[in-house]
Amino acid sequence: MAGAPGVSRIVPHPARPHCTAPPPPGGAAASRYDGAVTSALAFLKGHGTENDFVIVPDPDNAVDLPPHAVARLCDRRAGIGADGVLHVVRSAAHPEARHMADEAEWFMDYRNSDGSVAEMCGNGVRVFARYLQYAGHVEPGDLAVATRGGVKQVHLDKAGEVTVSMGRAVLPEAQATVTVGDRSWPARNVNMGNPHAVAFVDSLDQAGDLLTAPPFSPAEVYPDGVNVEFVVDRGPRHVAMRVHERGSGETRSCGTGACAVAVAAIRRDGADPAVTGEPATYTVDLPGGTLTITEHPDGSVDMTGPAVIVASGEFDPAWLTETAFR
Ligand SMILES: N[C@@H](CCC[C@H](N)C(=O)O)C(=O)O
Repeated sequence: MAGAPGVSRIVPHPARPHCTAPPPPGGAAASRYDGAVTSALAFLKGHGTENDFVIVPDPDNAVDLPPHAVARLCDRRAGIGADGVLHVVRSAAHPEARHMADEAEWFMDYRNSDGSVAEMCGNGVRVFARYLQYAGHVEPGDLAVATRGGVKQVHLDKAGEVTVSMGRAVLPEAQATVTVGDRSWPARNVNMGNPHAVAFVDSLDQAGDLLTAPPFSPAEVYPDGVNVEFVVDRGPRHVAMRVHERGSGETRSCGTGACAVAVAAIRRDGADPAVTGEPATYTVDLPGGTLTITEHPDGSVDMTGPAVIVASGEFDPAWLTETAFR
């Protein structure tokens, strides 16, 4: 953040009956989504199949989020704790999203927990859409969300499931080998807007502790790093996976990863919808829940799963200026 002054320009979330955060100095009436100004910076916490996020509502793009501040917010001991940050900005107010403003009012400025920027976050888009509904910006139904990976169409259903049209998977020719300990596997290269290496293994235990990124070679295949998925079969069109995410480590779910895994499994199983003319739907189990992935004959991929807002509150201004943004 550009020092403490940025904090005073944040539009906070509304005072909700279950929100225990103290009212901002301007009084409760100032703490509303409708654009009132407060000296406190609001946040929410949400997750999609336990891929969790700190949500920072910032419609006017008044908050600068340097990598070390993101890392501090995501720190599970010294911060709020999360796999990443969803910075919620109006597309028209963000230089990377202005060109999408006619199609999508809101831009998901996603950051990994180490502060790095990623093109796309599948679980993040679902949680982002759920937040927009929670904040009263949208009703259940269809909406568009701008991301670094382009505009994504999202459907919020009333039961809590969210479907995202993730676009087409790209399957580059270049492949890599992923290694854990003394075992190596060929990994399918699938790009869902962000890069994935999908390895089919015999047991998810073979992924090891995933405390560090599994090495892959040749390194040139993924010059910007990669998310690595380990996959086993659970039944017909049903797989389970673990993931080591670029910039976040092992997470309990990865939406783009689940899409990459489903597409790799569809190709492996000879069920490519472009060839069969039939959509292919796969169930993907992750440590944090289950996602349903459908690839259509035109190559587009849909992902459906839950998205939950867990809490809302306000950062302590002193912590923000003295610790998070120091
Ligand atoms: N958890 C996300 C993916 C987040 C980005 C990824 N770590 C990257 O750097 O590409 C998802 O649900 O897709």
